Amino acid sequence: MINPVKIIPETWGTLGSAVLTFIFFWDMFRRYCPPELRKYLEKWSSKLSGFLDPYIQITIHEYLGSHLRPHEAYAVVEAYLSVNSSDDAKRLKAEMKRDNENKLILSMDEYEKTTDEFNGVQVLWVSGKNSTSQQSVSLTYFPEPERRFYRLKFHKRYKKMIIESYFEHVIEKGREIQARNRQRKLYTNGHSKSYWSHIIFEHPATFETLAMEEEKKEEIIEDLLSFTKSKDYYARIGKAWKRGYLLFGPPGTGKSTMIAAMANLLEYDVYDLELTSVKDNTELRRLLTETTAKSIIVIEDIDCSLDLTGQRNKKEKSAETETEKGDKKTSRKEKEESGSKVTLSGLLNFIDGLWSACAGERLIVFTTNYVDKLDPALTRRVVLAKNYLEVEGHPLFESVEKLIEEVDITPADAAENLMRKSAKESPKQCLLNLIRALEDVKSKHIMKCTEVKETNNNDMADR
Ligand SMILES: Nc1ncnc2c1ncn2[C@@H]1O[C@H](COP(=O)(O)OP(=O)(O)OP(=O)(O)O)[C@@H](O)[C@H]1O
Ligand SMILES: [Mg+2]
Repeated sequence: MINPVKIIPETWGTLGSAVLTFIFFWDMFRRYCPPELRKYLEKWSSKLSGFLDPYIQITIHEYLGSHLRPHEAYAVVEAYLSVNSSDDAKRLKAEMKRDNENKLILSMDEYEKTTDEFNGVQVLWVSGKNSTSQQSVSLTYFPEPERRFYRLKFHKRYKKMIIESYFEHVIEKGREIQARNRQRKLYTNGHSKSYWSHIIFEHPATFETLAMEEEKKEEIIEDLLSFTKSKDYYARIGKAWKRGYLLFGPPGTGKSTMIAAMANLLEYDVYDLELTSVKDNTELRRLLTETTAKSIIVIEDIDCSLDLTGQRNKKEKSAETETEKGDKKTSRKEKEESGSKVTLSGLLNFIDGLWSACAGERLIVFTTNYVDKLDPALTRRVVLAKNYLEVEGHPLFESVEKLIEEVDITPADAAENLMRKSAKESPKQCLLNLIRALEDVKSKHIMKCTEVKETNNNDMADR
């Protein structure tokens, strides 16, 4: 049996002086040894400490670099831990976020720690702050803010999993929590403004309070929810993550109320795009690119805002001829953009092209009182093909028209299938996509009819 070593007072003294001597010589060595040797030794000492301490630490700072640029990752982690740490950590702090003045958000206080579990692996989160250096001489009277940080500690065995999967999970959940905590906004470009201004969006409408056919309501809710969950699906098929709706009906039938209910259901911001305030195509492009992800872009009364009859092109053409006569130097681009308003095909092309470049999900909702007025542009699907694909006549139009007679497909769904996934995709390919979608709807409809028939037959037989 090994006898435990007794540390008697004399041993303490010897040990103490040995440690001091070691520190002294180590310090001397660090100061005066050649840099190459020092680098070499430091490399080995860090390898040794890595061997002795199998834990990895990753720090997420509140600010990036020496600039006081807030680090987005810090805010995301803070949001994630505000939900995932509250049961564990004892000291929490409550803050009122600027974009949500009605709610206190809880997060871990400084120097608090909490554990989290992911795929059966435990990790430790620690919060801390770097106090500002006392010695630093400031030429201004503005004290440097304290730099807070979160530090994640985990066993090196899980490094790959943590970096590849856990961070993704933290960011996704953190963003969801941020979205829930933030107050939603209603943006508008009305009153001839060339920029978005916003107010807090607080509309009481929900799908529960909306009076409409229960079945239709369920269908819309399901469609919206499945849209929000289909990020991977849209990425896989190479389409921008977006969805279009056309709401039509007489005044006061709840179109605007439904948009509010949609925004409340999905917790999205709303951009009320007033097309009559948009000066030209360039401004439209800018306004659309400024919209954020998780938003609904609303274009109300589309029949009043746009010339949907196709006359616009003719008008533009004659204007162009006039201009050409007057001033041959005017470039084509200038002429194109000199149009004071936008055409439907221009708008749809913008949306298609721009959204492919904009990350995140967006819904676009058009409303109108007179669906008949939209006939040439939105409800006759082949015209949609003209708008989207810039083709006038195509051998496939006949098949499309025949299928459309047989099945019930919304213009928005037709448009969705007609949109080019990339500039390389040919009109033929897009039309084939639409035909495939129509055939899908048709076979589903046939299956449903057969099921109903069978149920009826069974009922009859029972009787
Ligand atoms: N289906 C509905 N369910 C619940 N409330 C409704 C419905 N339709 C209308 N309302 C109520 O009627 C009012 C007007 O509705 P809303 O503004 O949504 O109509 P709208 O279709 O957008 O009309 P407009 O074409 O004039 O813009 C709202 O206050 C709303 O609460
Ligand atoms: Mg309305």
